[in-house]
Amino acid sequence: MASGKGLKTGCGLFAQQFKALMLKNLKVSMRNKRAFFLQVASSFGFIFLLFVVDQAAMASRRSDAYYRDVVAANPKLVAAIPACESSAFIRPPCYDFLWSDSSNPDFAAIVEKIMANNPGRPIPSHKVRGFGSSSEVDSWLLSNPMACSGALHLEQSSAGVISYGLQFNSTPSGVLLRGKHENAPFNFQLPLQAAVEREITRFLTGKDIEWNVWFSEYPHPDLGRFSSVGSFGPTFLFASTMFSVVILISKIVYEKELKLRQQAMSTMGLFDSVYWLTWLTWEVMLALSSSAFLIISGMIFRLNFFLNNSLLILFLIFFLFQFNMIGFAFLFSTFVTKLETSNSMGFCIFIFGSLTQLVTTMGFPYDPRYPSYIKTLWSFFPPNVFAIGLMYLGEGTATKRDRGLLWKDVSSCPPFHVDCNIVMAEVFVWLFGTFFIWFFLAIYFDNVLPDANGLRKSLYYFVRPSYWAGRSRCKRGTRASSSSKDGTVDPNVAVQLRNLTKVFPGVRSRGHWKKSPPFHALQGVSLDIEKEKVFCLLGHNGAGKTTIINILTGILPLTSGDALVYGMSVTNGMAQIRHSMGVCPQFNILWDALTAIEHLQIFASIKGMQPSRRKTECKRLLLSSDLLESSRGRVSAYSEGMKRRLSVAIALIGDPKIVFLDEPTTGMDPISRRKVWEIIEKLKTDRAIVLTTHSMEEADNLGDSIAIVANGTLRCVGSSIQLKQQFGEGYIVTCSVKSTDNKAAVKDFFKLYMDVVAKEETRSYMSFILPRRDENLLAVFFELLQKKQEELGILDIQLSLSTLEEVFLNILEGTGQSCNSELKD
Ligand SMILES: Nc1ncnc2c1ncn2[C@@H]1O[C@H](COP(=O)(O)OP(=O)(O)OP(=O)(O)O)[C@@H](O)[C@H]1O
Repeated sequence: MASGKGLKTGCGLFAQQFKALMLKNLKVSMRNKRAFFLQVASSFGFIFLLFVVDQAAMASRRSDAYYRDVVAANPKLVAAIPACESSAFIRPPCYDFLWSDSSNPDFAAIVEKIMANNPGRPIPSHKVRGFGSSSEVDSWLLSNPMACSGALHLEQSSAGVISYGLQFNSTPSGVLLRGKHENAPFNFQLPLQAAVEREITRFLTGKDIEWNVWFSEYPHPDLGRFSSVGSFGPTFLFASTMFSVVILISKIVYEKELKLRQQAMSTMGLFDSVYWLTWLTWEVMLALSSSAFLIISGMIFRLNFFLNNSLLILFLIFFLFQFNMIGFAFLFSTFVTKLETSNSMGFCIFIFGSLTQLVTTMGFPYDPRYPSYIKTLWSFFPPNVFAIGLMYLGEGTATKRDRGLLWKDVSSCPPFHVDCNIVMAEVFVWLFGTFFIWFFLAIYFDNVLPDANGLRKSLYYFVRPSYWAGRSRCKRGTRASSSSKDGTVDPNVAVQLRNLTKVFPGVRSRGHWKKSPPFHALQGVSLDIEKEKVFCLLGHNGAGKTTIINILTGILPLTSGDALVYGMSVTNGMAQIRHSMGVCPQFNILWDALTAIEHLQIFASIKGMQPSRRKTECKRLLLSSDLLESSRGRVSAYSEGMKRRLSVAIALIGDPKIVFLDEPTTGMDPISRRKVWEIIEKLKTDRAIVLTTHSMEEADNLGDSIAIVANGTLRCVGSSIQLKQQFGEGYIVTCSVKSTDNKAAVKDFFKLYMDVVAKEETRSYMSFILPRRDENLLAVFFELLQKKQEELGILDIQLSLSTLEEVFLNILEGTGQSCNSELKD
């Protein structure tokens, strides 16, 4: 086959395709700025939120000594017993304190004094409640939780000896509520204790003794441990990464849904490996920049997390997590076929991941209490190891004094988790290692799940020697034993179909468990397509035309029989065939964001065209398809006709020896259609063109040979004239008459000599169909008609064959006999 002249192959082609797809990604991203910005810079927004959380937490704790540096002792006089309403934790109606034993009059007197002498605020009697015994107090507290700050229990073991006991609500201690941190021992216990001691002493001594108690906190630094990034970072930064994941899944699914990958790029010869490698490289570049951006943002907001931890550790954890999620996105994209599903899938991953992260930060299962197999299983989900990594880094910078995690710490437990069972280095290994699991699973599922054409490989495709052998044979471009139906190679034949059969397996429709029976889309089609001719496939909807083209272009595998293109079988020579093939698919498969010239350049690169030829080739194609002027406009702004012309131009890249045009003029206005017809007419020199169409006019005008296909079988092949002669009803004679008065005489004449009646008539025209069986009478009849023309009042006589449409309908309706062999002149 004289094909692929000057086209790159092997590593050169690999590199060229890679470059073209990277440029495509760059251009599509640049024109979709919002998504691109979200992907790279969303982290800035999330860091800002973390900064706000950090500031809010600091503001609410500023009043508490625990979260402050206490530098020197600052003695304070023990204050009055507080009113219960002043406590953030005690609900009204409340008691300032309870007491027992109320039956003892001495104790009642002591309590009365405590209430009356409370400094600055005598306690009213309804705010204190007495009980008979301490057990009664306990049962009241049990049934009235948070209704009192504490209780006082007085006992007299012997005369002159009064003991007391205190109970207080320890709940508020160390708890932050409504921005308040209450310290029950200082706020409640000490004032009550000082008051009871004072009043017991006064009671026993009978003297009005002055009683002052001082206390002071010992000096300590800010002991509050809080890192907004360590606490909320896993969720926030996971959400930011999920933007990239959803955008990536959408981008892959977009190309899948529009069949840009399988039907457009693969038929041009795109290597699957280039496809995946390009996405990977592009996304890794985005992950690198977004990780750097994230760290810089954290430093701008002066978060300790970013200032004190090792930069290398920070960069690795953010980058490796995003890297891992790229593999995860690849894997999920293989299960999604519709663009709208990718968003909901991303949302589900986020919700699920946030919950498992929450559980992780609560200590499960990275604690020696849990068996190691649970830890292993848990670590397969990337957000979990990311959460534990961030938690370590957060705890390493929880206070101003913490020095953060240094690189030398990566292999040891962090200071606050001395009994940890995962170290930072393992977090990195998990994030890096599991990427490859997702990546290879993505490639596996990409092969075994049905693609846009319902095509899939066997579950064990990779262990079959034929898979590897087929690949290597393809690379060498083995020529299949090619011969025509009688076993000889015809040099004028471009395509040979031999008993071609395609069976689509049965499918389970929604709500039904039972599969539909297998569908025989092609049932033993045999035909030859000659070079330098336009071969038209005509057929009703669902006849099997696109299936024939899809088999010839390698999109679908055949079930049995064979299809040869220039002697190469599509079953094992597709790689070679692709170099000399151009395809215009039934639907426009284009990127909305790219221009016509960019499409041509990308596809020319994928096909392997040398850069030196690319510019002139693209210009030539734009000129011939009348798109030169609009070549720099985005395809989204093109009319349907312009898109169709661009699809035809793409099919013609690289001067292919065979061009498949699947309904190329669908949606075009008559002027554009004529233009495409001219292109096709000029094209056929030195190549074969296979065209499918529903337009009889198009088939009549362009088709050197027309094949009529119905229900997966070939009904007839021949030129337009041959088909009309054999399957048309006969000859159509149209007569225009001077006046309506002449019509009756003309009708009588046709009835008398040919025994036909008018099939159609208007005021001045009449048409008659003269059947083919009377072909031998035609010469004599026309001689007679011309002689009587004046007498019958006929102005003009026109003779034509039946229309192709009539032929087509006759064949489909079974009124015409079907021919299984090609018609001969
Ligand atoms: N992947 C598939 N799985 C199952 N059936 C399929 C698949 N692709 C095509 N078919 C069926 O095969 C038959 C032939 O389809 P094909 O697309 O080749 O028809 P066509 O002649 O090109 O029709 P049209 O003119 O409408 O494009 C149809 O009945 C179609 O439903």
